[in-house]
Amino acid sequence: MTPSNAASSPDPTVQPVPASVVQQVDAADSTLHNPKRAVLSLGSNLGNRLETLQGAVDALADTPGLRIKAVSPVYETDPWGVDPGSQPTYFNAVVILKTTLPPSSLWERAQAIEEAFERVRDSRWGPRTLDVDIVTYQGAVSDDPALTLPHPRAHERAFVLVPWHDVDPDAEVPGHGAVAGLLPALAGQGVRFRADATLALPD
Ligand SMILES: Nc1ncnc2c1ncn2[C@@H]1O[C@H](COP(=O)(O)OP(=O)(O)OP(=O)(O)O)[C@@H](O)[C@H]1O
Ligand SMILES: Nc1nc2c(c(=O)[nH]1)N=C(CO)CN2
Repeated sequence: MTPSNAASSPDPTVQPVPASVVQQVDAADSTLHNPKRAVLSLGSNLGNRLETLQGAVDALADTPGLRIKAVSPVYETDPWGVDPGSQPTYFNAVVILKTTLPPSSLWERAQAIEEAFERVRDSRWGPRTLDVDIVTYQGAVSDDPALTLPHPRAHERAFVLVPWHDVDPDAEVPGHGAVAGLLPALAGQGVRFRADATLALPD
């Protein structure tokens, strides 16, 4: 409650807040109330693939400034971009989230989660315990090689688009159009629904 004599005898312990600080606080506050929607792709083809994907979902759910809105079904998928049969099949899924993290921080968090699962980088598209890619971040388009948005190959990958379409049938890949429209061209890629492998969204 404001004392009635506040104007005549201001509280001497209250210091004026510089305008620049007020601006920064207002900006941070509006970000907090304006979370961005991002889509992540999870993949694993070494070790216990389902446990690893669940671990990644749990780690994401534990991230401050991030809320998971949907977790897709799990698909068993043929390795994309390498010789058929040259590495184990993947488990893939997609997570839709809302976050107040900027893209760079979301990417750092994704890297940290990969590292927690002892991801090794041997060769391009080589087998891995865990891969976490940022597929889209709120319609952002960027050609920064460190974080290209949308992910530069997402629109060619059934292992991304099939689970994504399950949890968001109206999804679009910025610059490439509706996921539903991209899917027919990718029909032969070897993506099999695994009814026995489901990911839980932590409370
Ligand atoms: N949208 C993105 N999501 C994740 N990493 C990205 C993205 N755009 C660019 N990168 C960069 O790609 C580099 C290689 O990433 P990574 O090792 O996960 O590739 P990959 O999974 O083998 O292949 P791909 O990029 O085709 O999925 C990373 O160091 C990262 O900086
Ligand atoms: N099926 C499948 N193939 C891939 C995958 C993946 O997650 N699933 N990830 C790759 C590099 O990101 C390369 N190839």
